[in-house]
Amino acid sequence: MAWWKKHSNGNGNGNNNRVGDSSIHIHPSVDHGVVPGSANFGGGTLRCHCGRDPVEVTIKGNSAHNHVCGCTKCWKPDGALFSMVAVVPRDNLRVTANANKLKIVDPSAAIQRHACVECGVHMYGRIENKGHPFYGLDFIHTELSNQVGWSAPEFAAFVSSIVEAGTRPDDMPAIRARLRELRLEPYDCLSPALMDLIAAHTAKSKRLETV
Ligand SMILES: N[C@@H](CCC(=O)N[C@@H](CSCO)C(=O)NCC(=O)O)C(=O)O
Ligand SMILES: [Zn+2]
Ligand SMILES: [Zn+2]
Repeated sequence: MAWWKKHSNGNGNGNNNRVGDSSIHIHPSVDHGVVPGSANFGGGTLRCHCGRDPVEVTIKGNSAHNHVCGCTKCWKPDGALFSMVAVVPRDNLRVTANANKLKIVDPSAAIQRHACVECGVHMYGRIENKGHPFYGLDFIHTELSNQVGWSAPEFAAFVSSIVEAGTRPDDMPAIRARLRELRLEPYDCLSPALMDLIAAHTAKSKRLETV
């Protein structure tokens, strides 16, 4: 088994969530309500779950486009149906301790997720393809920081993908209803605003190809 699959349900390989009145575990950071971010938050430090020698990533400035993601690739804490993932400019991110413990989960993926080989936590995801619509942005999990003020999740992405991870299709209406209750509008890809950005990038690349 790959080293990163041994760690919890980090890559969506199954989960034990059961949907009942109060048992829908979207993500621990939103299950009691979404906490608003602070407009002038200046950044902070992310740490992996290792008790000794944790990997540390320091971020300058606040995150953006935070969302919960149901895809099977993003790291999810134990028991959560969704990950929570945001972006920061890649120049604002530095690995500041124990970089030797990081390994890329899937070098062929568009987002190369750098995970701690000991605890399995994904510390950041980087896009190396300069033609990708999100090139220049790194993906991070702000819950790995104990600072308060990170931008709040705004929507739920790749919601149907949780079925790929083992959720029963019959449970999906209740899960989507819970997301709406939390004001995390569910989408089966990214939000319309981000999909429009991607489409505009594609249109521009096509125009450039024809000149
Ligand atoms: N059904 C698939 C979807 C995976 C997917 O496309 N994930 C998105 C969003 S991740 C952050 O929001 C993506 O951009 N992936 C690129 C990559 O992971 O390299 C599944 O669930 O696996
Ligand atoms: Zn670790
Ligand atoms: Zn994802």
